[in-house]
Amino acid sequence: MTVTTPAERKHTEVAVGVLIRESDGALLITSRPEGKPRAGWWEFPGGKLEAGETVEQALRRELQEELGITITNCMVWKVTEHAYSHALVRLHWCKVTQWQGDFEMREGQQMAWQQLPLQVRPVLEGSLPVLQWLSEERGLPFDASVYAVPELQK
Ligand SMILES: Nc1nc2c([nH]c(=O)n2[C@H]2C[C@H](O)[C@@H](COP(=O)(O)OP(=O)(O)OP(=O)(O)O)O2)c(=O)[nH]1
Repeated sequence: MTVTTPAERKHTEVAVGVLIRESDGALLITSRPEGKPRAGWWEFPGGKLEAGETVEQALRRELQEELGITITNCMVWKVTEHAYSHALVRLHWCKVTQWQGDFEMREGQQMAWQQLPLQVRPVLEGSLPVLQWLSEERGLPFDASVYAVPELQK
């Protein structure tokens, strides 16, 4: 029998976009479409890297596929990891301040421009460190407990 320890699980590389609206600094948050793990939960838009793609290329493709926009400015910002029961993910966070096109929710998801702390719930646990950094950058307090998820929803 082969036993796989957590250290041996392969990471899934994910490119994630923190879209920041110029006029008021609001953040774009989207809900996860039906059919994905944690459908209906809120996240920053993005998705998995395909073979041979850079983070920027993957994010550009994902945001075109999911939201119908073309990003024109993207800065790789932080890298985090999170272990879910369905996957061990490595999240490559990019700040995006410029894009072209109108938003179209092409996967039936919802979108919301939000200030911190976010008002939408539940939020993916893997995104909480980024909410903390964004809060710190803005001189706002961060309280992870406001995002705590009831046991039934995990
Ligand atoms: N997009 C996104 N993914 C996140 C965030 N936080 C977080 O932990 N994740 C995790 C959840 C998933 O395990 C993984 C993203 O995978 P996904 O299934 O959404 O990617 P995808 O759109 O390429 O999906 P698919 O090809 O399998 O349909 O990253 C976040 O803020 N945004």
